[in-house]
Amino acid sequence: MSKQEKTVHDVEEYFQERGPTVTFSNLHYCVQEKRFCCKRGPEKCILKDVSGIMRPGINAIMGATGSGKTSLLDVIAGRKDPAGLRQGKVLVDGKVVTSDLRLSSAYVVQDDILMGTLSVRENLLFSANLRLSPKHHSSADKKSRVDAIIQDLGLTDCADTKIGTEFLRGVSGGERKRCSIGMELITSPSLLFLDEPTTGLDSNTANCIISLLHNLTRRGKTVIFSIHQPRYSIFRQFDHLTLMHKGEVVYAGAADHALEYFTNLGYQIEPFNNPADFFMDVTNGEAKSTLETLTADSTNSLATKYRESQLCQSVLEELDHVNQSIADGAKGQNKAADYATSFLYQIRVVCGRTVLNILRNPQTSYGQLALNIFFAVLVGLIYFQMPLTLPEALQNRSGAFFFLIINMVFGNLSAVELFINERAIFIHENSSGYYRTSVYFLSKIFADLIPNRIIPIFIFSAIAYYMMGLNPGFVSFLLFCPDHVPGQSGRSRAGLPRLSECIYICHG
Ligand SMILES: Nc1ncnc2c1ncn2[C@@H]1O[C@H](COP(=O)(O)OP(=O)(O)OP(=O)(O)O)[C@@H](O)[C@H]1O
Repeated sequence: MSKQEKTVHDVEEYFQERGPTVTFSNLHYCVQEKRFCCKRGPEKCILKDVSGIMRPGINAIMGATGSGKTSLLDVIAGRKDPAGLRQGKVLVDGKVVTSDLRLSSAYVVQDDILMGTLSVRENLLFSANLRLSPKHHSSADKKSRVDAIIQDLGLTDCADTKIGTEFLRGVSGGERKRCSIGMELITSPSLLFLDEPTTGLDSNTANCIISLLHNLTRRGKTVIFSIHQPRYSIFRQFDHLTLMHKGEVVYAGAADHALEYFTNLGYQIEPFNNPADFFMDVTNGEAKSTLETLTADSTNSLATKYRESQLCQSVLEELDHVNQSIADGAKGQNKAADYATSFLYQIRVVCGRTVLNILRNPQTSYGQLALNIFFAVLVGLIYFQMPLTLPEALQNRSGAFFFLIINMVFGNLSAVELFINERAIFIHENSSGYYRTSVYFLSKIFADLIPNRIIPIFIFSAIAYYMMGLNPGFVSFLLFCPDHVPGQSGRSRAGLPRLSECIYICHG
């Protein structure tokens, strides 16, 4: 066996039977702050020399608000703009990862991003349909997997309840969170990232969610999440703890050794105090150390102390070994993940959801229709039964066509709102590998075009056309309609040079 083959073999052996292990070394992540719209402000380093190893089990990233927990989670999950990564690398199972990691792992975002008009079961089925390959999973298989997840997550009672929108009260916060986790568990990912899974939940629900994650890790999964300040029953389920302060690591190691580590640094926990609260007090500088070196500016020197500790040195040595093996030959072994389903299959599923969403949330369509009828009657009354004699015929028609076109253009600006409302859902689902970008936009166009654009335009045109007294022939009317569907022909929008043509069509 050559040296190179041996090294590759070593790396594989290192990670065998351990499940996915995430290693990251020397991460420096910076963002460019923006000033006054486009002027670039100073660069801000939000992660400074962050290194660590996260093995199968519960890996918690703890810290005060703004300490860089989410940034660290996003960088290791491949969800941050790679341009900001000034230094360092992230490896999964000893292989260099690219942003394709997002397709093979799962990420539960902090704000539950779910389609509110669909029920818990329908949301889970949507995820199953798009993320499980139809080649390997039949419809019945997907349904039974959804049923199993509903049962595992304790969602049986609300399985057929809608998630809820601003108009419709749906499931509770805890049930939403469990549904969000279920959406990601559908693919049985071996690596699961969660951004603050307990924020906004009562302590009991939070405990249930962490226990659920704990059970997953007992099946060999690697769970990595950020968390603010957990209660003790949650804290004691952590296997590994990374404590962050101002973008630096102040402790990374076994969660049950953290107390001993800080006690050795001269910090004393009060009787009956929650260790998680105590660690926050230490990092925030509210707890005082008896060590002289830490009393002056304890928060900054905590990161230095950690870097000098034996704990950090052994992590760095291990990372050196892994990184060296990568340099020697394990490069390029990371297979690019692909979408589980074909383009046409994605179009079918996403279109189906969009249509269902429009049918269950018809307010926008009703509003569009009412507005069109109102303006059609208004234009019809202003230009009621136009005369056929010149010059009035030409003047009235040019005025009427101007009104019609303005109404069409501004009436259809509401289409932009569709994308704004669902922006968060699209970004999350697209980056999690549910579907291609083009699929979302095409399905929106297909599903939105008929109920919200074409039908209202025909109703608008019919009312205004016949009230204005234009050519009553049906063929003339049909020729008039597409002229007013924005983006269809643009002939009327071209303006007066074509006006004679319009008058000819409408009056024969
Ligand atoms: N794109 C950005 N532009 C400017 N500053 C940023 C950007 N992203 C993160 N930051 C800053 O980096 C720091 C860490 O942010 P991050 O969201 O990682 O903190 P956090 O510990 O997750 O906080 P929280 O618990 O409140 O979510 C914060 O001070 C934040 O303002």
